Amino acid sequence: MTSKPSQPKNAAAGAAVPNAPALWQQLDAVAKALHGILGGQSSKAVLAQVPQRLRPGVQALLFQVLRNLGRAQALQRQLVSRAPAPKVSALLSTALALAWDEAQAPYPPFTLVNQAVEAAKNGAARAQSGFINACLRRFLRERDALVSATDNDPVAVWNHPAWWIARLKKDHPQDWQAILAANNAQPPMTLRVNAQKSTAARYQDALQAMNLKATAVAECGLQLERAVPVQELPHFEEGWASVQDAAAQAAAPLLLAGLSQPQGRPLRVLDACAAPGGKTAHLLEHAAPGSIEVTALEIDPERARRIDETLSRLGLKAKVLVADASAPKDWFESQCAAQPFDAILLDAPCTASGIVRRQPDVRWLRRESDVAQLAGIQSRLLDTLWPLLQPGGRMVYCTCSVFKAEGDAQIQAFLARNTTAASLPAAGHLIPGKAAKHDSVSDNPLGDHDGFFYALLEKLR
Ligand SMILES: C[S@@+](CC[C@H](N)C(=O)[O-])C[C@H]1O[C@@H](n2cnc3c(N)ncnc32)[C@H](O)[C@@H]1O
Repeated sequence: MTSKPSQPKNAAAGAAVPNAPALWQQLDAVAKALHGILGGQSSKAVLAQVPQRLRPGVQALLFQVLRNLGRAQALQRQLVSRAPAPKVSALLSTALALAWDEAQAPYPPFTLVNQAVEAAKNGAARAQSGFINACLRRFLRERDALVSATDNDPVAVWNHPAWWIARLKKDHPQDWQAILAANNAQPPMTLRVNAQKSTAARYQDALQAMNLKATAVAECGLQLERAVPVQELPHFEEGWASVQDAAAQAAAPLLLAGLSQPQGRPLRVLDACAAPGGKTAHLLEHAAPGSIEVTALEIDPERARRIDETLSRLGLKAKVLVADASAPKDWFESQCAAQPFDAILLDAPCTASGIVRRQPDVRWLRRESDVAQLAGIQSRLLDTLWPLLQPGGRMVYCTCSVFKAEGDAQIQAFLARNTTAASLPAAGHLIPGKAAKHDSVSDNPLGDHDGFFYALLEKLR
């Protein structure tokens, strides 16, 4: 067994953890995690099984593997004539994904190969360690030729499933390459400053005093130059700021901008799919204290608890209900006295195809049939919640998806079958990564943001 290897050459890969365990142990854990993901588990679930001391390094390496998995699998197909056992395949893919491009590799490729062989000898693939060694040595010898032989395979080039690439080409003929490139990049850490406690400018100064540089994005957001643990943020526990992508920060201002508080009562707002409560909190931070009351629905009781935690840290209050938004008979009369809402935020469950850069496993977990299935759920939620809106009231429909079936096409179909709905200006499909100015969303550019879709609908009187 070799001892601990030298420090990673690419610290951005995150493996430079003080007293880091041997690299082969990390590669072994990454391969096991990848095996779990290819078996249908989420990266969150597989990482939860990794021992705490290995987790930060393993997560960074796993995310890099997931961003290079199409290339690794194409290389593997050239190196082996018959598909190896899934555990062997996962270890080979791990090594190839990390080592195929020397410029991005977190360690020198020969170190990665040595340590992957060490992982094979010490782990579940012991019987095949000679085979793994032979494959990876050949890869080192013939790397350039093997890599260029995969350059015509779009899955290898873009590291997304073929159906996903084809759908993006159809949905976004101008932007599909920019979307795929953004999906493979590291996202920035972006904060939303709690307007009830501070301002973006004051919080920026507080960050600066701690040597943390940030630029203003969206209405009250700050994009950090480097990511830090939240515990290091000034007054985080006292609720001065939250972590939230700039695109997600567009929801609350879009919904509330054109509405005023009715005479003698607060504005009644429904956040229909609310956990973990990021947008619920933003609605409450954005409005003048006491001017709105928010009912936050969440179908999953565990996730609903996270709304309570979010609001309690930020010093905010909403009526949080564990309920199915698509079954108002269970809650609208009993919990809301059947009083229609002035505003509804429908941040609907979706494929999450816009936040792939933050969740690089999503592209490998989704099936193409999921898009139509989720679009069906979204359309039912739209139809069920629309009657609960006052005439003159407004609804924001949004998803963190770039697929048109969950965005533009969904809303066009809703408008075509619903004569009481009018569409007002909104951002539409936001392309991930692009620094763009969206006048209908905010005065500041959104900076480097996730992919999202926004529609604003008004109910005709
Ligand atoms: C996109 S997430 C919401 C994110 C949230 N708005 C935020 O900004 O923090 C969608 C949420 O809707 C919940 N959900 C899915 N179907 C639902 C339903 N029928 N009724 C209520 N909540 C639902 C999911 O459990 C998930 O927590």
